[in-house]
Amino acid sequence: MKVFKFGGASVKDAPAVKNVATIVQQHPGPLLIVVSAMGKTTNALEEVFQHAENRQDYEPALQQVENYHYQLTAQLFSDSQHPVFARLQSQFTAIREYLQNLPPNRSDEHYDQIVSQGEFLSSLILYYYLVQSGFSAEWLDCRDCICTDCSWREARVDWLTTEKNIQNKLAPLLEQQIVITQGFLGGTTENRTTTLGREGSDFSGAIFAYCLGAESLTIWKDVAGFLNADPKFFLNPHKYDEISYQETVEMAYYGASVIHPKTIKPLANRHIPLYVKSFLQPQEPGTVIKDSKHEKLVPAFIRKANQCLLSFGVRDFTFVSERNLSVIFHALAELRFKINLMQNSAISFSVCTDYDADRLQLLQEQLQEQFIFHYNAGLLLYTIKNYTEDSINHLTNGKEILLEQRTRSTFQLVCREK
Ligand SMILES: Nc1ncnc2c1ncn2[C@@H]1O[C@H](COP(=O)(O)OP(=O)(O)O)[C@@H](O)[C@H]1O
Ligand SMILES: N[C@@H](CC(=O)OP(=O)(O)O)C(=O)O
Repeated sequence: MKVFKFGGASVKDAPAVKNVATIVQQHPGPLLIVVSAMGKTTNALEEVFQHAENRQDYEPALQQVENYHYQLTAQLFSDSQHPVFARLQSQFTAIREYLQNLPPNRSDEHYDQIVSQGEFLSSLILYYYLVQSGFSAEWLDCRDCICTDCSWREARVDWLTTEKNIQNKLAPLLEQQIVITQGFLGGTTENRTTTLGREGSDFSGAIFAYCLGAESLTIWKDVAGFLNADPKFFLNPHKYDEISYQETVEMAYYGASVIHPKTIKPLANRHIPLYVKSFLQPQEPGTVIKDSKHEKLVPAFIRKANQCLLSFGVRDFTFVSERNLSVIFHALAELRFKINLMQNSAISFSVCTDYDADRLQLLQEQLQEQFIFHYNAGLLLYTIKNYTEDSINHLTNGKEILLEQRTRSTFQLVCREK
C-alpha cells in the first residue's frame, strides 16, 4: 500500500490534472491519494476570508476562485451535465451561505471553515476525473479519519482515534480501489473542520502513511527531488539521491519549504521511506529519505523570507534573567510565535520570527511595560547546514548582516531583504 501526495502545483490546471492521472496509471496496486488545493487556491480563500473578516465585499475574490475551478473543470469534462458540475455548484452555494451567516465576531474557527474548501474542491474534481478516465476510485472525507482538537489554523492530531478511524474506515476501502482524500484538513469530535497549518498536506500524507503502515509516501513536486537549495533563489542546486530523516527534519525546520517540517517524525517512527519526486519527470528516481547513514553532505542553503528581529531590553541596569526570559517565552508561545533563532546578551534578548503585524502589536501591548521592545521587519534568515568557510563567504558577500550565529554544523544569519 502506497500513499501519494499531490500538492497545489501538481493540480494547478487541466493538463496538470491529466498528468496526475498518467502518473497514477503507471503505479498499479493499492493507493491512497492525498491532494492539496489547486494552484494558489488556499491563498485566494484566505483573501476571501480577510474581506469577510473586515466586513468588505468578498464576492469578487470568491467569484475568481469559482471561475478558476469551473474553467479548469470544463477542460476536463466535455459533458456539461456531468455530476462534477453540480457538486461544485453545491460547494460554492454552501460557502456563500456560510459567509452570509458569519457571526459578528469572526475568528480562527471561521477561517478554517472557509480556507479548507480548496481541498474539497480539488479532491472532488480529481476523483471524478479519475473515474471518468476508467479508474476504480472512491472519494473520502478526511474529517471522518483525521481527528483533531480545536486549535484552529494549526490543529493537533489525536493519533489514537485517527489510527483507529483509518484502520476501520479507510483500510477496507483501499482493498477495493484507489481512494482520493484531502490534505491539510482534519475534523473535531463536534464535526467542525480544522486545518493543520499552512502547507500541511505533506503532513497529512505522513499521518495516513503512518496509520496505514504504508510501504512508502511519495510527495510529487515541481522539482527533481530534495535539493541543497531552493532553485528559485540559488543557481544549479545539487540533488540528494538519498538522505536521512535526521538531516531532512533539520533542514525542513530551518525552512526548506519543499517538505513540511511535521512530515518526517511519523514516517521515521515507523521506518516508512519518503520519496520526493518530480511530477514533470515521474520516471526519474527523485530523492529517498529514510534511515540512512551518509558521509558529510554538501552544504545546504536555506532561505526564509518575511522575517523580523525582535529585541527585548531590560528597563533598569539589571541583566536579562531567566525570570525575564520566561515572561518573554510565555508571551511568544501564547501568541503562537515560532522562534527561528535567538540570542541573548547581558541587557537584551533577540528573537528572529516570522513577521505578523497583528500579533506583533499584541506582543508589544503585553510586554512594553516590562521591556524596551524594538523590532526590525523586512528581513531574511539564511541557514547553511554542513557549512564550509567557502559557503559562508559565498553567502555573506555584499549582505548587510544584523545577526549571525554558528554551531559546529550550522551557520545562520539575519540580513535585510534587498
Ligand atoms: N531544498 C529544496 N529542494 C527542493 N525544492 C525546494 C527546496 N527548498 C524550497 N524548495 C521549493 O519548494 C517548491 C515545491 O514545494 P511546494 O511549493 O510546497 O510544493 P506543493 O505546494 O506543490 O506541494 C519548489 O518549487 C522549490 O522552489
Ligand atoms: N493548500 C494548503 C495545504 C498545502 O499543503 O498545500 P501545498 O501542498 O500546495 O503546499 C496550503 O496552501 O497551505
